[in-house]
Amino acid sequence: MIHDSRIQPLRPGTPGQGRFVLLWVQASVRTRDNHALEYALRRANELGLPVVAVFGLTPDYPEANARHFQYLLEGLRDLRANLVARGIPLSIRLGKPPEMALEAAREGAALVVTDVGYLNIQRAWRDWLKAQLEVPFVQVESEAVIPIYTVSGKLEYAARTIRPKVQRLWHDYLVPLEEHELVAQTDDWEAGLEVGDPAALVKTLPVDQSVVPGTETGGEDAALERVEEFISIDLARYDGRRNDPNVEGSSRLSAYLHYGHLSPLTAALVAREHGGPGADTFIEELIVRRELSFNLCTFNPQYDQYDGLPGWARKTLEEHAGDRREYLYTREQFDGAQTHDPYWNAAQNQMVRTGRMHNYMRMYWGKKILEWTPDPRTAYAEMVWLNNRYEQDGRDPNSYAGLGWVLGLHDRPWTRRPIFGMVRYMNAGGLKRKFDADAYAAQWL
Ligand SMILES: Cc1cc2nc3c(=O)[nH]c(=O)nc-3n(C[C@H](O)[C@H](O)[C@H](O)COP(=O)(O)OP(=O)(O)OC[C@H]3O[C@@H](n4cnc5c(N)ncnc54)[C@H](O)[C@@H]3O)c2cc1C
Repeated sequence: MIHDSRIQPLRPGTPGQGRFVLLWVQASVRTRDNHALEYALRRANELGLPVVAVFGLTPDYPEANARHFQYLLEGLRDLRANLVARGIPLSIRLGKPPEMALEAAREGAALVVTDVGYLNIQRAWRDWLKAQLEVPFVQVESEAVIPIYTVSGKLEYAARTIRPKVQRLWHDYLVPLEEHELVAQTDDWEAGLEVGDPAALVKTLPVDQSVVPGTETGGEDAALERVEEFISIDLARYDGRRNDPNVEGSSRLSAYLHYGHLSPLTAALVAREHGGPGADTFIEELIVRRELSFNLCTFNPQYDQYDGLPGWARKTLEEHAGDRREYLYTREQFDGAQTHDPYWNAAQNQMVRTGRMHNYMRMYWGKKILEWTPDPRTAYAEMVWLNNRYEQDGRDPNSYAGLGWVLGLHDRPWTRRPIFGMVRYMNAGGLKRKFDADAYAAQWL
């Protein structure tokens, strides 16, 4: 079942005389638990039309490099195979996504259906296409477990303010999505880019090649395998082990979620069915934390800027901008993991080499950047640059919520200290109390 609250006509109207229903894929690059796909199938069956899909691949996507493109292409390879298995051809076209969607729609769409991403650029793409199209255009929410406006109509201050709103609703939305079988099919659809060998293809694209692909493989198939592995092996130990960077006890699903290779609904349903220790904590992270990040990107247009941080945090940080810093590092020194701190360098190396820094180390890593840059505005810029360049899950709503948290977002004032003002402080002693920080540093020398 698709809740009505997931469905939003951007350009209302009755479908025209087209040859197909067009699914414009942007955020949900998968076939399992994809509400936009199932909605397109339902409408196509009502109209007696086939569904065709289009994806616009833009080499100049902000901050994206070879690491990100290879993962994206691995997702498109799986998407094409999994869509074809359901009778839907996918056209992958090099160009600006909304322009590619418009071009595809003009080839005979009766109706255009799309999914929902929360970044400003994704919203701008949908707005642009809405203004150009002459046929009905519908967006269907599938990245949030509960549609963002259903949870809250305003900017939320913290996990504690959004949690009760989410928990009140999640049982209504944690429901399996029924798959529709397509009645009419077509193969009259230009395939576009061949993506069978993502590693080879990425080398030919005009993209920043200076960051090599990470160690994890992208795509819906790998995502579903990882869900199964996590739920059957790690979930029961999640509570005790997820904060220990030496054992990697967290789900490692964030990049699959970021690229839309995995629906949070799939992961939450499997975890709930499995139950036991860990399930509640995992579902809390997966739903409450992500919904909070999406809420930020929906209601704060400056979510990716220093000026978008809460006023109290900027005020207290700026009051302490002139405080003496014992260490100051340049971007090049951060980038090369050349600080005096072995724990920080280890975290940076882990991120650069693999594409994933452990959650617990992300907090420490960010707090130290604040301490070792001349002022909080510079700290914010350096964090965003490094995070989005190397993290496989970077450039996500969670990135901006996480990086903002380092500087007070979604947190409360604490005791005043130099440099941090009333923003929460963290030091290496805290790491050592939680886990064997020296073993971690040795691992990522
Ligand atoms: C400085 C900093 C930078 C961060 N940058 C990113 C980023 O670029 N991309 C990113 O996805 N997350 C980011 N986070 C949030 C968090 O660190 C990661 O989501 C988490 O480490 C992903 O690992 P996992 O999938 O194993 O998480 P798990 O612990 O297994 O959690 C399951 C899922 O819940 C969600 N989740 C967990 N923790 C958070 C959180 N604090 N905020 C929002 N959602 C959460 C994620 O979708 C995650 O995949 C950042 C946090 C900090 C403090």
